[in-house]
Amino acid sequence: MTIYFYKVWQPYGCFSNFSPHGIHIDGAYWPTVEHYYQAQKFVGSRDAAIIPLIHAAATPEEAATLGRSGTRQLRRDWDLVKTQIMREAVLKKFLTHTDIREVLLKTGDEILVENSPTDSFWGCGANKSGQNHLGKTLMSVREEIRNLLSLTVIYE
Ligand SMILES: Nc1c(N[C@@H]2O[C@H](COP(=O)(O)O)[C@@H](O)[C@H]2O)[nH]c(=O)[nH]c1=O
Repeated sequence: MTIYFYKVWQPYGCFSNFSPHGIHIDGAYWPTVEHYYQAQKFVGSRDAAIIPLIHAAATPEEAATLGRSGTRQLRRDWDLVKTQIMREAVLKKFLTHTDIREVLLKTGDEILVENSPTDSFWGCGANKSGQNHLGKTLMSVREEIRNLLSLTVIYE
């Protein structure tokens, strides 16, 4: 059965990038994956001064609003690197937090879908036929963690 998730307070809310599970990555601590992801949009761009403001945002919603401001210049390679950046952050999140790692592993081989009504790149969009890259990222991270754990069992 397909598992749909979206808002933090809904079922499987820990799969949302807005969930309160911080990550240490690139030498800094980020309160949510969303903070990190939104900040990466501006690395090396003319508007890189926004990065510390996104880092300090009180909520992931605020970080997303800052990162989505249409007037700032995104890094030129953003569309090429964004899925890899997201994967690294989501992998770090589930390697760091054992409680939600168990939730992810317990989904077995179910299909995971970010049920966003507005985003047909990371989610499935309003008509459910979007690309669902966040769901695909979570399934790929689930597979990687399962493989890492099986190696640990063999070599322990
Ligand atoms: N979960 C969730 C959202 N979805 C998240 O938004 C991010 C995409 O942002 P952008 O690339 O700027 O369009 C990505 O992390 C996606 O999972 N958006 C929201 O406004 N609220 C939410 O609760």
